[in-house]
Amino acid sequence: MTTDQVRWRIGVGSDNLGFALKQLLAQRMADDHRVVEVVDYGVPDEHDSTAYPHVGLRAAEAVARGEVDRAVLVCGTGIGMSISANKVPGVRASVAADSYSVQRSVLSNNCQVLCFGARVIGPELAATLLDEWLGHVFDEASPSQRKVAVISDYEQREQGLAS
Ligand SMILES: O=C[C@H](O)[C@H](O)COP(=O)(O)O
Repeated sequence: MTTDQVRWRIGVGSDNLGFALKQLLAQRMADDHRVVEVVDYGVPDEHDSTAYPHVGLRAAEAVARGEVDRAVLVCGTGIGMSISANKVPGVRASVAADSYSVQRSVLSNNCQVLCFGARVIGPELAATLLDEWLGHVFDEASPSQRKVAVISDYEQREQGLAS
């Protein structure tokens, strides 16, 4: 399957600071033929004070369970969402504000979660980076796979699933 043929199920989530950007990005994906489903993990409005870890963990768990393929998470800086999502075993999240980092988060690190800082990045740059991100697919046969596997193996050991 080429990257043109991939059809994504994407989770979105934010805290109150990231709400407006989350809504914009969700709308852009709803209009994107590469995205078959957008699942919103909150917050439902800009006045909802749910703290970012609750949303980030909920969305990352959905990725880990395979309910969605990837997730886009937004808070003030993207940092808190990234930290939270990375706590979920099997999930790799990155915060990014440039094209190269977005590309490498997938091609080097096989990240399934992209985080944006609504107080860091402009909405149209975030939308452009999102568009690029949807076109990147990790190559399981690439030399990067064995590096990512070190992280996965560590997680498995920590969970007592491997020796
Ligand atoms: O990483 C955290 C986010 O930027 C969040 O939106 C704001 O968190 P704070 O209220 O603790 O600064």
